[in-house]
Amino acid sequence: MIYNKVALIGLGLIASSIFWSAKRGALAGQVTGYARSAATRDTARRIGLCDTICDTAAEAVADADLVILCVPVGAMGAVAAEIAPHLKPGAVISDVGSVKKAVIEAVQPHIPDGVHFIPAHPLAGTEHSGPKSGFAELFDNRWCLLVPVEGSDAAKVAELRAFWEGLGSNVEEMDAEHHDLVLAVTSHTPHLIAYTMVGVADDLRRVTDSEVIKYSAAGFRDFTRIAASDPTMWRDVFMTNKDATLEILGRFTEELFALQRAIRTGDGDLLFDYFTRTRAIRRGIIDAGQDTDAPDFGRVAGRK
Ligand SMILES: NC(=O)c1ccc[n+]([C@@H]2O[C@H](COP(=O)([O-])OP(=O)(O)OC[C@H]3O[C@@H](n4cnc5c(N)ncnc54)[C@H](O)[C@@H]3O)[C@@H](O)[C@H]2O)c1
Ligand SMILES: O=C(O)C(=O)C[C@]1(C(=O)O)C=C[C@@H](O)C=C1
Repeated sequence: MIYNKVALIGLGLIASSIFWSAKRGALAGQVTGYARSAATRDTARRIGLCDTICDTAAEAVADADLVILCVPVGAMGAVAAEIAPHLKPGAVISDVGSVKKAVIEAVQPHIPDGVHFIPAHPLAGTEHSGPKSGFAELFDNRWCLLVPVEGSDAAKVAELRAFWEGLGSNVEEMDAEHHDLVLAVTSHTPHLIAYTMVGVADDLRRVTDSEVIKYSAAGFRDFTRIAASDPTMWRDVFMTNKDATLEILGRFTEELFALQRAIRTGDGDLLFDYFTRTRAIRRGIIDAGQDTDAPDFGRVAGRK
């Protein structure tokens, strides 16, 4: 056991997966949970999610050694303000938000003296959401990035690392700005591209009489899975990781125009070389023994 009491605020995919995985690894003596809506709390109680589901966030975090904020990025600040007066001295407060700089800016001002704020981000998820969508294996062999803030207590960071390792993750530390750039490349922009492609297909459906959906091939189906992800979560990601996603989208658009030009001018060699390079990247990821969507930190960092 790593923590006596863990409190999960926001009971969706990530919180429910943390609970089932923490149970599996016997990482916490007790896990409490709180969700804003009574319907979610009722569902959680019915399916046995958490040892205790509380009707207020204050009750859930009372005496907790670790509090994890599992709400959409845009809600982190308000939730932190609500629970701050009820945190016990020495407790760790963490989060699982997909963006780090904005979450730190929103949460840190509310952290009382003597409480340790250690942001985190598990690089694992699905297109499903809500309390019934979680499962114990979600974090197995996936990265979890810890983003300690200035002056973070090393012993508390080590404890949180052990917790995520207990959940099955491989843990790395990273600073917030770099995190947001890396994730803009590996997760945020790809989601925006998937949303766009499915939107284009939906527009086309009207002129192709449903054939786009009926005959959708594997590539498009992969896009539709990603584009089925939670609208609130992804709206908040783009509203809060603006600079990095706009930077990567700019590069994406440049490359897209180059490929478009190659198609128009019949430059098959350019297309062949490009696709050969991208195939090697995919193979590199597989050979490294990581899951297919694990980011390549070095490449992004070194890119001019
Ligand atoms: N889904 C993924 O693939 C994934 C992966 C890694 C990290 N994350 C991050 O984890 C967090 C939770 O994502 P999820 O997939 O578990 O979402 P989810 O939609 O499954 O669950 C979110 C929970 O937060 C609650 N909530 C929403 N708005 C709230 C508010 N204003 N105040 C209080 N509670 C509120 C919802 O009722 C729900 O219980 C997000 O910050 C997201 O960026 C998601
Ligand atoms: O596999 C998926 O469905 C996901 O989108 C998971 C995914 C990702 O892009 O890899 C999405 C958002 C996160 O913050 C972390 C992981």
